[in-house]
Amino acid sequence: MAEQREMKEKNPWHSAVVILITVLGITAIVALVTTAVLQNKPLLQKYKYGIVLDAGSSHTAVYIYEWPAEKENDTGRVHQKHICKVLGPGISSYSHSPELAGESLRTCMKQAERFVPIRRHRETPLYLGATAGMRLLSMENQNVCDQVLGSVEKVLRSTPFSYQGARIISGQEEGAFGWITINYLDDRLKQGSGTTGALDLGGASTQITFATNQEGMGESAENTVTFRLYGNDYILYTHSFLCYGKDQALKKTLAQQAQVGNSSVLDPCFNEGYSVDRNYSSVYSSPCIMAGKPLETGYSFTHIGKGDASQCQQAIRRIFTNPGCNFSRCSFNGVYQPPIQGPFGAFSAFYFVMNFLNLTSDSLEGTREKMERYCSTPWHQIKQQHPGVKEKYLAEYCFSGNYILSLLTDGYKFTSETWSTITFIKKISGSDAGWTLGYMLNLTNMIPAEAPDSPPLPHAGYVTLLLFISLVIFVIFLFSVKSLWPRCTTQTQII
Ligand SMILES: Nc1nc2c(ncn2[C@@H]2O[C@H](COP(=O)(O)OP(=O)(O)O)[C@@H](O)[C@H]2O)c(=O)[nH]1
Repeated sequence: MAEQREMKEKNPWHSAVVILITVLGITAIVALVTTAVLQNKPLLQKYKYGIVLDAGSSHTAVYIYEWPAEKENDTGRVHQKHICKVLGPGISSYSHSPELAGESLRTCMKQAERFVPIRRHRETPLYLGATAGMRLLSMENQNVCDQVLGSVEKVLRSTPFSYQGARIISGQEEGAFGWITINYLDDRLKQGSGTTGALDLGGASTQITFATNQEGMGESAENTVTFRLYGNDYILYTHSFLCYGKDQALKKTLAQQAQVGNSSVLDPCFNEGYSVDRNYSSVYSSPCIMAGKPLETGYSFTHIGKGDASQCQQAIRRIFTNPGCNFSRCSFNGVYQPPIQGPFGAFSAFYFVMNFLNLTSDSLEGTREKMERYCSTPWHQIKQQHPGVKEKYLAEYCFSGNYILSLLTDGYKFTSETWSTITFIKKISGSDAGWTLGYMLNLTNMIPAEAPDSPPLPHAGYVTLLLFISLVIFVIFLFSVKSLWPRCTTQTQII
């Protein structure tokens, strides 16, 4: 103790300076690291919004999307904030009173005004895309189709949002944007990893889309779509089968079993005990059913269920025509299709039906067995087992399940082996699978062709490196001022 006191007395400034420098050094390092950590803390997040109306054949849905204002180019950043299902049928059903098509949208658009903050209303893009129901209406009566679009346009223009147009999208767009949606939500585009094919079943059309190798795609330009996304090139095969959505396929199957004039139709695709009176005109009232359309359809018939899955599939197979294939390979109706490349995500009615029938994780054989069992269950039992389910959907599940089986195997050529590559999905990370998100991402240029620059190090790596270098500098500093360190010696010094 006496020696230490003696030492301080000998060199009083050395130790004070070293302590001061050490404290300052430590404070500087702590400040630097704290700043680096806090710098990355999100500030109060600001969001942007986009609205897309999916005007389908059976109903219209309003999707509201939200994304962080600063980072719209980041993969997977856009998500679905809200969906509003418009009450009533799809807009194509308003051909007798087109002005009501627009009116039907008002309630959901009012809801959208509440979900998007007021200060964002004017800059929020608003799109409407109509699908197969309107494609059919435009084939039937272009004038009425224009009136329906005019009516929805009038209502959408009156909203506070930035209206960008209402149009009928092509089957090719519907397929390709569905593919973009599921791969964007799965975060596969930015990674440039393998992608997932898209299978979409609507009421009036069905789409198949998947990425394929370049070879063979020259065969059919109308089935080819190319994209460059985040620096990766994609060649997609896509086809939309108009009239092969599940509602139109049901009409086709029924029409081909019905003989006008007969007072009843015994239908294997409906459960035994099911019996409903229908008018022939309800079956033939579609441009999808041209062949065999009688001049006089004013008769009614009793639609009686027979409940036989195998016979139902035979009936369904007859709606796929085989006019010959002019390509190296075809799916059905003479349409080119390269070998399927999975995995696949099957959504929309593919999901509704397979989920209801509890068939989302069965093998192909298991699916066939369950369908046999479901279809042979009497109708009164089916109704007892599912009291809360809408009767129209319930009655059609035997047909719909068999149609999906037939479409995927006889149509798209899935086999027992490739069946397991199909996942039946409704949502991915909280957003619905469907064409709308891909459509908005494309129109707002939110997926860049080239990969955006990313920082060379992730933030955690940067902070660690900073801490490490600071410590190294500090230790070097301590050694460099070694000569100033207080020296304690056991020898008594003579001054
Ligand atoms: N079972 C069932 N079917 C549904 C449900 N919602 C819609 N659908 C059916 O799914 C199909 C999808 O229709 P939609 O998207 O309007 O048709 P698109 O215009 O051809 O794309 C139609 O056959 C609808 O009747 C549901 O909740 N359950």
